[in-house]
Amino acid sequence: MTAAETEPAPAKVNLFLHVTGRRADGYHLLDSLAVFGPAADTLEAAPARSLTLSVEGPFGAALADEADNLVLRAARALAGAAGDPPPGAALRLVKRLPVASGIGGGSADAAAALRLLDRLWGLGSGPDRLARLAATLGADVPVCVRSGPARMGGVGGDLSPAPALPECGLLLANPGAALATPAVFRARTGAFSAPAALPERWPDAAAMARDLGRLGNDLEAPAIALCPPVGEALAALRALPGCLLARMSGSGATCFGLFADAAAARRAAALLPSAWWNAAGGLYGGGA
Ligand SMILES: C[C@@](CO)(OP(=O)(O)O)[C@H](O)COP(=O)(O)OP(=O)(O)OC[C@H]1O[C@@H](n2ccc(N)nc2=O)[C@H](O)[C@@H]1O
Ligand SMILES: Nc1ncnc2c1ncn2[C@@H]1O[C@H](COP(=O)(O)OP(=O)(O)O)[C@@H](O)[C@H]1O
Repeated sequence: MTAAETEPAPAKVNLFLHVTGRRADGYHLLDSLAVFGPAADTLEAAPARSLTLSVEGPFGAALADEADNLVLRAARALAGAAGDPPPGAALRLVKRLPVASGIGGGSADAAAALRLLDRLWGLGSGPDRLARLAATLGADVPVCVRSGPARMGGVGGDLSPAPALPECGLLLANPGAALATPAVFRARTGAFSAPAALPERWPDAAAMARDLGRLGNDLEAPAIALCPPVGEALAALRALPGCLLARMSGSGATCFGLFADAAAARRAAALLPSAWWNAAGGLYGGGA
């Protein structure tokens, strides 16, 4: 039997997120800079006749009642286009990213399933076809298929190059609260933001933090209103030595601190309340 193949599903972090409009179908238009790291789920796949999924890991139990795991939705979407009878796989997800937490864990898992099964089944779909399939699974899935720094436009799936990123460190902190993305978008009020102007490159993390500091996450205020611990996580991150910028990612509740390098982020992580989930390190798939 062929050995199981493994694929990482790294966390997505929105370094800024502007809500620039709203479509007639209720989806919001976004301008965001997404990066990946410093924590990941892992997906494993071995050849099998049918599609099965087992979920383990520290946040596996949070998905026990999930009727339709995004991994299986992604696998079915890819298998449907792969021929008759559709190919199978025995999938195993190690869930390390908190669920419904603004770092796109489910989207990252779906994207990892597309990459992994495309390989396992020898489909050779190519990036454009995978991106089209990804967009049918969720607004965040296309950027997660790439799992590298990217500017997100449209409802999330219009991807363009990110500025060249300097060495930097990220510390993610989640105060233990799940936030449903639709509720946070619904709670947003006020005018829409303009798209951001970004340079072609940032020479260092301090320059990046200065520019990002002039931007924001338009979902932060509504998330704090729905879930006050988000405000506590931001205050705690801001107070850490070496923290250049603290902001919420996506629709929350996970917040991130930006640091000069991975070591500074790891040192700061030790000072956070031990009851919170945290992860520290460098960027995945990008940055000097
Ligand atoms: C907010 C973001 C920013 O990266 O991140 P997360 O908080 O999920 O990590 C994403 O846009 C989330 O993407 P994703 O979680 O894939 O969203 P979907 O499943 O497509 O949509 C869930 C719901 O969120 C709202 N939604 C999502 C995306 C968007 N551009 N406008 C929206 O209004 C809609 O209410 C939609 O029904
Ligand atoms: N593999 C998965 N991991 C996480 N959530 C999943 C998964 N499959 C389905 N879901 C559903 O998707 C919802 C959003 O999850 P997630 O992607 O973690 O949120 P966010 O994008 O806010 O970080 C969850 O509440 C859960 O019901």
